[in-house]
Amino acid sequence: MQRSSFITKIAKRTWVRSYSTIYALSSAPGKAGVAVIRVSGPQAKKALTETVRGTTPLEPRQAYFRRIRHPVTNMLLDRGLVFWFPGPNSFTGEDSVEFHVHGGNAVVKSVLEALGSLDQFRLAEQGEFSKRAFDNDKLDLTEIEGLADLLNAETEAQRQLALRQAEGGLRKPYEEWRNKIIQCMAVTEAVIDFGEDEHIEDGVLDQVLDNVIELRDAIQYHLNDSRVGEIVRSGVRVAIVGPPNAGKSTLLNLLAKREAAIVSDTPGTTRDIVEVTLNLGGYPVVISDTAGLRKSNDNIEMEGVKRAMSRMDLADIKICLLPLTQNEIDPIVQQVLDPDTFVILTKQDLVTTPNCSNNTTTLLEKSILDQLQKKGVQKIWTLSCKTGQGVDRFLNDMIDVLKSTFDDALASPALITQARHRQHLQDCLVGLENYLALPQDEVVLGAEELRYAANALGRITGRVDVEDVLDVLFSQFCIGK
Ligand SMILES: Nc1nc2c(ncn2[C@@H]2O[C@H](COP(=O)(O)OP(=O)(O)OP(=O)(O)O)[C@@H](O)[C@H]2O)c(=O)[nH]1
Ligand SMILES: [K+]
Ligand SMILES: [Mg+2]
Repeated sequence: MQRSSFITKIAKRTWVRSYSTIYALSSAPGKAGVAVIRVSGPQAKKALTETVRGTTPLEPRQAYFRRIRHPVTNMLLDRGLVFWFPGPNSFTGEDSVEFHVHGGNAVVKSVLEALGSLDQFRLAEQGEFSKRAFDNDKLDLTEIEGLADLLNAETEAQRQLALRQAEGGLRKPYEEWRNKIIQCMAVTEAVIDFGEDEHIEDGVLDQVLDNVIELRDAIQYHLNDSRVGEIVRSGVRVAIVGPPNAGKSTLLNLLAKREAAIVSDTPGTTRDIVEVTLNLGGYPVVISDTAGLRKSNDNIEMEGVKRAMSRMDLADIKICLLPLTQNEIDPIVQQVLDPDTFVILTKQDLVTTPNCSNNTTTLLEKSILDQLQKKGVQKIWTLSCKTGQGVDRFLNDMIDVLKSTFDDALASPALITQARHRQHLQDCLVGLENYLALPQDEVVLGAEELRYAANALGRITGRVDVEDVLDVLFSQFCIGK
């Protein structure tokens, strides 16, 4: 790389932001006890000095109870709390102001209109506060994704996962790894530029090699996570399958506590997938009811069976329902049985007398159990959707399964939560592997591979500027001397 190009690049980094000042209602629209209106930008302070007369409350991060007036007409709009957050110690990193006013539509409207009357003030676009926080290095992309997930979190596990990410759970390791790669690049580029120079010690490239191996192992370990974060973020996918009339739709409705799917005594009732989202012990679970599995001459029914099969392939957990009233398992249903399948033997009410003890195994049940054993099935429950017997026990066991599968993994501070993270990490690994496959004296190609790896990580956090390598170069090798 030409040294003169360093200077051009540095010159390009001059601060060229002339942002307008933005404002918006930050709490949910509609009637509420309190509404929060946020202001951010270079003129933010004016939002206070122009609307709150007399003693202007400018002590940072303190709440002041004040009359809020229209800057032009001086009309009283509301009384509420006002806050001053001077940059860079604010959410966006810019000067910011908050108004906590009464949450009525007309009150909010009047304050927004008042702010709009100020010079260079405009209504914020969607996500613009977060965008500014990103531009000002307050948040990286993973933290912004974490914040968005936190707003969307429906269950306890999702909340914990999102909060950890919003607090930098992914940013920290990814930035650390990227910095390490940039260090390696800096050394490699120095060897390219000043290879003959006596100041470059022997063995620096061996050190790079060790670092790259260490990084590759760490990223491989991080990727080897059974997709726990992604599964919890988007919901554990459970597919209910089984022969027609097993009671699959009945079970789905029982779990959903509503008539989500059509139930009838006609085999082949369900054709399309019916999906219901539940909260099981803090975990989001997306349960799919599917068409009964059998061979049929009806094209529409066969399409349903095809859909059932592909939904089952996508599922994290597959539950096969078998009615205790049939002792033969159809070959097409046998195909789906494996050691990971959860099996529910249902319609228990039809094969045992109500006052009979739970432990009574009918001949029919015994014959089914023998067939399941041959398939290596380990998890079996018996229940009745009609009487509800055995349903709570099944649900509690499911929660235990979820907890034992996910609780430990969820305690990890850094979990991949989106396919996008995984893709870029895999790209990063490709760069590192390629580097390791090169002969050590191929420094130019080596530096290219490292740059590829660093950029892949940078795309996760949103930091892709290659100038970082120049910063390290300058600080380590005193080029400007
Ligand atoms: N006695 C009894 N009847 C049940 C039970 N579960 C379901 N049924 C009945 O069995 C019949 C079939 O139930 P569905 O839920 O439609 O069965 P399905 O597996 O969804 O059937 P397809 O969609 O046709 O594959 C209905 O008449 C239900 O009322 C149960 O536990 N006990
Ligand atoms: K049915
Ligand atoms: Mg059905």
